[in-house]
Amino acid sequence: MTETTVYKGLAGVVADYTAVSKVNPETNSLLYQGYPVQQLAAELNFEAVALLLWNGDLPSEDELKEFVEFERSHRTLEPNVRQAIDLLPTDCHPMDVGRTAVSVMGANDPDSEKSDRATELVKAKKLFAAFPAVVAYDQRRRRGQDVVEPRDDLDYSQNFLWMTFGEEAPEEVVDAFRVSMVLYAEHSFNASTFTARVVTSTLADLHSAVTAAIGALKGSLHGGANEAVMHTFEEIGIRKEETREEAAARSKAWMENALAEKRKVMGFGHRVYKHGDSRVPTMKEALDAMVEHYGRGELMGLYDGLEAAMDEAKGIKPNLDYPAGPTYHLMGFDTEMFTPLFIASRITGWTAHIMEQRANNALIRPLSEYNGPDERHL
Ligand SMILES: CC(=O)SCCNC(=O)CCNC(=O)[C@H](O)C(C)(C)COP(=O)(O)OP(=O)(O)OC[C@H]1O[C@@H](n2cnc3c(N)ncnc32)[C@H](O)[C@@H]1OP(=O)(O)O
Ligand SMILES: O=C([O-])CC(=O)C(=O)O
Repeated sequence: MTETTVYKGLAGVVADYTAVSKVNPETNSLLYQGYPVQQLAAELNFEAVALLLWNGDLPSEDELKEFVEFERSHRTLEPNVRQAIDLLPTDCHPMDVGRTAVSVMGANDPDSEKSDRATELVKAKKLFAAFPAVVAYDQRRRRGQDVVEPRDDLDYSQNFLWMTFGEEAPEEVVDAFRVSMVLYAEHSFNASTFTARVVTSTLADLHSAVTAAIGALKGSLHGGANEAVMHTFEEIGIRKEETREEAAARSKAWMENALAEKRKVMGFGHRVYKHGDSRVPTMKEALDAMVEHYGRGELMGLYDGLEAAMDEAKGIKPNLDYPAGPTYHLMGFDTEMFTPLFIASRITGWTAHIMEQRANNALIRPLSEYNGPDERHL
């Protein structure tokens, strides 16, 4: 009998072609439609990056202007989306809120069952425009604060922070937020994107695919890691009065202990990158800017200590969630809101993949190797 090869976790399996992005662990690079993500993060606003991911090319000035107008006029939540959120407990996980909101938006969409590219692009743009309001609304209701309506004189990132915190964010903060959105937008066949493609492959609608992708993103081995990073910092203890060196010594000791106990420490490691995540240096720069802005050097002590101890013990490097977690913390988001921020960004990549899958579809249905009991009878 020939032995079947089982690719546990589909590790190393190439499941399809994609033109949306290229993750290259050899050169430690990430290209969105051919463009290095670092260049995009340095030069472009998130609105332009979204158009690049969807359309395959950078937008012209007119295309960008038209989309910016569309985005600014679709930022408000439909009444029954707000009502659905209001029905959910304030102590449920915010990812449950995001998942429910997208599901209601799908049910509201009169074109829900239409899947031609032009209609799906409009659905993607509407989700992109409205999802920040879900995060902002949920963050504020958890704090017992009134809703802050969007402002159409602000760009995507400025308005996101405005709706969440009710004040205009300083330029440095807006910029760090924009960079995080660009970096989180797309990463080939990660678990949530693959989930979206599996759902699309059955010919189900775009909102079903995005709702399922949100479910896949929630777990701490994937998007949930940015929240988990902050829980690690909280477990070690954030002490504002500490020096960076003192904090680093404490977190190093914590990591040595965690690894001795064979704990998995979220924010480290990656299925594809084995020598460091291509996005980390750019996100770390944004984090450094926030640390300087808020004068919170001791937080970087915790950061440095964990990173050094993990590297020394296992040679495992941080992934994007590691610098993103403390960045969102410094901006003032509650820890549980971090992964919904990832949704807001990844809606772009997911929907680009949904349209790509739709354009050249084959039902995704792998095989399994049976290892249950031999045939038996009642
Ligand atoms: C944006 C993103 O979604 S990036 C990913 C975010 N996820 C996390 O940060 C979760 C923590 N990291 C992990 O669990 C893993 O590194 C994964 C799931 C991301 C990728 O892992 P895989 O390719 O499946 O490798 P796997 O989990 O088998 O790890 C290989 C080895 O490295 C170890 N390892 C990997 N990551 C970690 C970690 N974060 N902490 C401790 N050990 C780790 C494993 O224990 C394993 O060791 P062993 O061979 O001695 O058993
Ligand atoms: O690619 C992955 O497996 C996870 C990841 O980094 C992402 O989705 O951004």
